[in-house]
Amino acid sequence: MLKVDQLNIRLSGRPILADVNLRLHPGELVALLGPNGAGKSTLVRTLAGELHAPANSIHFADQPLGQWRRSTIARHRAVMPQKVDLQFPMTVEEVIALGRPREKPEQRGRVIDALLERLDIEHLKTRLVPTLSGGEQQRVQLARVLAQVWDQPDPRLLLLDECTSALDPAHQQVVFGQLRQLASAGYGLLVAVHDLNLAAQYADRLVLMKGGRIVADDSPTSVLTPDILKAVYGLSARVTMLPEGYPLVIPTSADQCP
Ligand SMILES: Nc1ncnc2c1ncn2[C@@H]1O[C@H](COP(=O)(O)OP(=O)(O)OP(=O)(O)O)[C@@H](O)[C@H]1O
Repeated sequence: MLKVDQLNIRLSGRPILADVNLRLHPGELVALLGPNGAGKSTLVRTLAGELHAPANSIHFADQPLGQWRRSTIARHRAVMPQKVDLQFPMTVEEVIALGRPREKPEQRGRVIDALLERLDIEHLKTRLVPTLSGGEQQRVQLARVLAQVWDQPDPRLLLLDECTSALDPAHQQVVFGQLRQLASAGYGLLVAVHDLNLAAQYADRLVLMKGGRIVADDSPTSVLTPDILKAVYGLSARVTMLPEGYPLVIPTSADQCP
């Protein structure tokens, strides 16, 4: 569904992404990991079409990304940026409706209600978004992003940049459980996240970045090893295999200068 070949991006004259190669298949949930400044958001923004990529370095559904019409790709690819700061006095349902601007109100209402329930924000439906807590707002923004591709034809790609960073542990589980269900329904998901254990629990594959490069791309068990964590994050950690079948990372200390 998504193919990235030898992607290089420079910003303000600095190389930010170097030789990035990536594949994402329908039905896969891939977590994008790496220390602050590794290049995760830059990669997400490039795949979102926000930053210009060299021709033919990115293909979506076998077509060069630059050749997709904006209005067409909007039904197949939705993006949640790292920072969304909505200050307009709009209600939760109005914000989610932004994801489906050209739909009959009745059908749109059904989609909104389904997403309100799945993200546990039904009780917030008529509240003004700027008055919500950080974690409540994050779930509303995720609902808006999901609304864009909900009930649309395949392929469907979600690019989510730290969509659970403000959530309490229970809501992190709720959201990742929903993302897992979307993967089972055939969506491809690339999710930038800092929480190694959430990634280990829910992702099929972990793509680990450092210094603008992909340094590991494999199963959670293969990527989350003490040696790799030390080399990439400067993090000392114990890693235990859980009976559930995925690793648990227990950080013990960090180098001052990784
Ligand atoms: N417009 C820009 N001009 C110059 N450098 C930039 C620009 N945008 C980002 N960078 C740099 O590119 C590097 C990668 O940034 P990016 O936001 O992609 O990292 P990240 O992995 O998402 O980090 P974090 O985990 O902190 O969100 C950083 O060193 C950042 O300072």
